[in-house]
Amino acid sequence: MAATSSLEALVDDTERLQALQRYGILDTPMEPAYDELADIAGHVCEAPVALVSFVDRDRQWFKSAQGLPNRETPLDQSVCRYALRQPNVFIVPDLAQDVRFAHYGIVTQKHPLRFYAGAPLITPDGYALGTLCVLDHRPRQLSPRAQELLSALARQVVRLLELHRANDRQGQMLAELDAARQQMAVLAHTDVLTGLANRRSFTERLRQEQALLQRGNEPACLLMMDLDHFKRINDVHGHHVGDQALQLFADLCRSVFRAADVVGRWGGEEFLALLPATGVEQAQAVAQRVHVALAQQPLPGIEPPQQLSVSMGLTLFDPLRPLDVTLRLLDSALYTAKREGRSRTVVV
Ligand SMILES: Nc1nc2c(ncn2[C@@H]2O[C@H](COP(=O)(O)OP(=O)(O)OP(=O)(O)O)[C@@H](O)[C@H]2O)c(=O)[nH]1
Repeated sequence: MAATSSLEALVDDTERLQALQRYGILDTPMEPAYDELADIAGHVCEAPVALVSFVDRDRQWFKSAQGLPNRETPLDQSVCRYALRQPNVFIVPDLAQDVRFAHYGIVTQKHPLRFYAGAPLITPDGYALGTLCVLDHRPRQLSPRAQELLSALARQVVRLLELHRANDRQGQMLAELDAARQQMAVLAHTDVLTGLANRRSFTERLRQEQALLQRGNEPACLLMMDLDHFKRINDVHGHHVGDQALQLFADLCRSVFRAADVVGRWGGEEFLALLPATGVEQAQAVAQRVHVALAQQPLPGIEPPQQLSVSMGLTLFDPLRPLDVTLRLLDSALYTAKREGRSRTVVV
């Protein structure tokens, strides 16, 4: 698993390539931090060409290329791939004299490169990803001290890679955390079964509307809605059918009410709707639309077909009246609607 031990092994170095992919460095733009390290390597080794090179599946790609115009070369033109085989600096004093490299483009070109020294970039888990290497136009050697420094700079390149990866991970984690926080905020305000506003967020909205009405907003209406004989649905068809009926009613509300209206599940089979900028007559018309829509919508999967019905209490939202008094008033109107035969709206 660790650094490749033979050149042949490079032919199938899946794990090393996977490690390289994990750093997400290939084909990224040039960055000053890498350029600076390559530049220092060139100076320390007194070489005109210095590269931060990664050995990919079929090419070597340069994160930094000082003194060389290209950003990549084919793998069969790579000296660096040989440098991956050893922990120390790989040195070729004269490329032209080495049968492995004498035919390479960089050696046969007009202004040839002759000398190579490359320190492998070895990750903490032992994968050699590429090299920090220097090249020169004349055959030569590299002093032991310069070799040490080239290796030290290669370790700095790996630390930079690690740092960038940690930053990316942190960014990813922050994004995930943010998404989770948003989801939590939605959940905190939503009734899980119906997707409507829950009691807490509906109460917040009521208080907001109360404040707006006190500042002179157009009158608003409140509707309290309670499904009729709901216990019977649960008892006869099962709790899951009862749940489906609640969802059906919520869907119906979403299509009947306007976007500016807010419908909330107050608890059990009881719902509240706030209709901003709506007079009593308009609100009665909306309530009527709910009655009609329910009558036209049989509960799915029930034989014989059966419709839901709902009883409602309706009132103009008086901002000067305490909220609990308004709710008690609505409750009593609803009770009257139930007593008078259900499936109707009573205005107070
Ligand atoms: N399936 C299901 N049932 C619920 C849920 N919340 C409350 N209920 C049931 O709703 C029923 C309400 O019954 P009641 O308060 O007697 O009212 P009702 O049968 O609708 O009778 P009326 O309101 O007088 O027409 C109870 O059986 C509750 O268990 C829920 O989330 N899912």
